[in-house]
Amino acid sequence: MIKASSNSLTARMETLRIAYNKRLKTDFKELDILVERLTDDASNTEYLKLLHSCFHKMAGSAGTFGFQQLGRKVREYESLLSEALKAPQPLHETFPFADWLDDLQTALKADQKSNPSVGIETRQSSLSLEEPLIWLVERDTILQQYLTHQLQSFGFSVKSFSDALHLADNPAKPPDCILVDHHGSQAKALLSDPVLFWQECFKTIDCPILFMGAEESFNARLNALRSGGHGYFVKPLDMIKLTSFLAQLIKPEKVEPERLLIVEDDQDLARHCQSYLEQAGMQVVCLDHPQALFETVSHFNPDLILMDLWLPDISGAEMASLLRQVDRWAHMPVIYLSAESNVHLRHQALLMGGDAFVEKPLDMEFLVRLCQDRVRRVRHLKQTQNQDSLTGLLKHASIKEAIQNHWEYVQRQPQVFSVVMLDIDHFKRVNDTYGHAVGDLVISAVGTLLRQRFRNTDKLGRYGGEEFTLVLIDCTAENAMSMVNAMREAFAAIQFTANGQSFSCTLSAGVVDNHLCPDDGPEALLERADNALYNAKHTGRNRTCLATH
Ligand SMILES: Nc1nc2c(ncn2[C@@H]2O[C@H](COP(=O)(O)OP(=O)(O)OP(=O)(O)O)[C@@H](O)[C@H]2O)c(=O)[nH]1
Repeated sequence: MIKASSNSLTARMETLRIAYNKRLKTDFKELDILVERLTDDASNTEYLKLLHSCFHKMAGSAGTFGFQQLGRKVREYESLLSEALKAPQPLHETFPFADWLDDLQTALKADQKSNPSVGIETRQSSLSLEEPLIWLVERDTILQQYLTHQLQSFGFSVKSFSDALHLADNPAKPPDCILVDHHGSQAKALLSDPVLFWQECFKTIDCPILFMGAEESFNARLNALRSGGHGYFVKPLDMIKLTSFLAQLIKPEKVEPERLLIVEDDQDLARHCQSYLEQAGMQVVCLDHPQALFETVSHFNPDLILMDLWLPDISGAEMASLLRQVDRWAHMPVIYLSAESNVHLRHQALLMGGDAFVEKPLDMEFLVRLCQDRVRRVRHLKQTQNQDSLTGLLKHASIKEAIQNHWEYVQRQPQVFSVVMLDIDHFKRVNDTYGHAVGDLVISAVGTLLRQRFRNTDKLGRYGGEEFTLVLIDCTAENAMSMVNAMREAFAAIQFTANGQSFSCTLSAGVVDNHLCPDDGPEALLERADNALYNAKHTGRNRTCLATH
């Protein structure tokens, strides 16, 4: 948890940058010596390995400290050298090492001139968040401190390790996630078989593991996966992407039961499937009148349809084809249940809009697993389509749909819910003063904070630009006001830094609940929350206003 003052943190970040700049000088001296030696003895493997290791270290850290051009160049040379060193024969190819060094120095000078430094940090806040704990394994101490600050700024608490071997001696609170450099240990075993090393290292650890590293190769990702990693992030780390990924990983979305529609005229078989699938936790509706297809799909909104291939008076393939003609069902997965052995008919059925066949008699365990897998994939696809890439929140159309859907739901199952409109104050000034990229960082920080502070069941969206909409389920306006106020204060406590200057931003919000205005439909509720936001703006900003009836 960060409890330092803003000034001391700013100073620490600056000290880290200066320290890194100094280290680059030493690294370049080392490179100079190596290149000189290689000029005399171009295929000396020891020197080449040392050069590779120097490049590797620089490629992993330069970009993080704002030396983007240097980072890109050194990564390019590192990967050439890495390929050459993998060859079983001694190196036949000779590289223009002296030219490489010149290029790196030119890139360094260009970076030093532009000196782009963008960061974000948090000053002391009286609010104590339930901060998820990240264990960070990074051998490079400067980088370790830098990443720690950045992660803390986004509301994570961090425990750092300089070698993965030290993880085992740690009896303290288990972490929510481990972020580890894939070269994060000096153990010899890591060099000989990295996958085995990491598998051993994490075999008693029960939390997600994210690897990071300078290599952007397929093999680096594959090794991370085989080592038990849930992801691989390339350095320099994109902190916005990383923190957003972490927030999602640690606080996964509540998994709603899979919704399956079975279209089958053999009622015994349909009921048998239904009870099997329901036992596996799915919601199942059976349909035996093909004419009710559209109505049932519209009402039940299934994730997937299991379709008998031969129904009275109509084929399953015709049903699939009819569905495909309606835009919103064009991509709904349809799996045929059939004992049809005629290959031509099976092909026809697939071409008419089915996705797969499951053979009758049905292997129920296989069917359950297939349905789970297909639904997971189709939901993931939907989620990425509905998600705003900068904040990870729902896009405009999806949050509007969420309000509509929830409003309809509470007409059937009465329950209170709140609608909130949020807007960053004087955001135009942020863009005008610090540039659009910094503006984007501020927007994405709102996204991360919202996702950290609200429940998984709440619907959180980016309404547009710097405006956000929340649908808080089972929450009165009074509760919504206090939650939004807490979030507003936490946001105001974030100290952003850009080009050596630091600044903070505030939010205004408008809140309404459906009990306050029982005759309002979803659009009207949204408009009321927006009017309340307008009030907040016009009575001084940095505040939350309740809608008036
Ligand atoms: N960086 C960035 N800026 C955006 C984005 N979308 C909208 N904006 C900018 O957000 C600013 C919104 O400005 P205004 O609507 O005038 O409001 P404001 O400056 O926040 O002032 P108040 O809302 O009255 O406090 C505009 O300058 C838009 O260009 C975005 O995705 N990224």
